[in-house]
Amino acid sequence: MTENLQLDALVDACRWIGAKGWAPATGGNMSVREDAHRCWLSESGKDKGSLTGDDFLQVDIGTNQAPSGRKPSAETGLHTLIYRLFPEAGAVLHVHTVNATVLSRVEKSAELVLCGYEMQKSLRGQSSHLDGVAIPVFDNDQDIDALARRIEHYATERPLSYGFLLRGHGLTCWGRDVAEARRHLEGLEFLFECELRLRQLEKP
Ligand SMILES: CSC[C@@H](O)[C@@H](O)C(=O)COP(=O)(O)O
Ligand SMILES: [Zn+2]
Repeated sequence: MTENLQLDALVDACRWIGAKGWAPATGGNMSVREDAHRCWLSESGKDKGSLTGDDFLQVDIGTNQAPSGRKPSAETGLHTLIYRLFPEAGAVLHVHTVNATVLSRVEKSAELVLCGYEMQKSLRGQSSHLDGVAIPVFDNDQDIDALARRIEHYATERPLSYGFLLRGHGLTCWGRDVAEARRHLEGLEFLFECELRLRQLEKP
């Protein structure tokens, strides 16, 4: 494997995600972009909290194929979609946090709107708690190609920034590099926990 500092940063991020309990069992998957045509994606079925560089497979962004013949993530098609839609995206993190899993079921509409939180400013380009940040919530699907098509369609009609929720499943988020993807993950996770607690307290 060629030297890839972002892959080293991604391995660190996976350990951090594992320590947080955000990728229980074999849940979650993570990737970094290599260039316009290739990315490095976690191998399917592994414990994502204890990955090494050897557990990442080179994947063609256009075809989802891994030249190694090993099996990349079951959700490869969502990572490659993000790299195709957003040329500036350099890293993608998918986690199964309790807050993302529960809140995505509590929120019945197609978007979760976060508003009133200072921590919205952890998201690139956000400068005020007074703005609304819409995070789409897509119904989960075992057919990843069909799910990717729904997400792609959404992106033609609405701005898609930072990440999306998969209902009852988890969060997929991204950034220009691993550091930014980590910040978006930590920020969104904090905001989801606040929103969930607020909804519980405000329940009539
Ligand atoms: C308990 S793992 C559930 C999987 O189907 C999936 O959602 C996931 O996040 C991990 O799949 P993987 O193929 O290991 O990348
Ligand atoms: Zn998943």
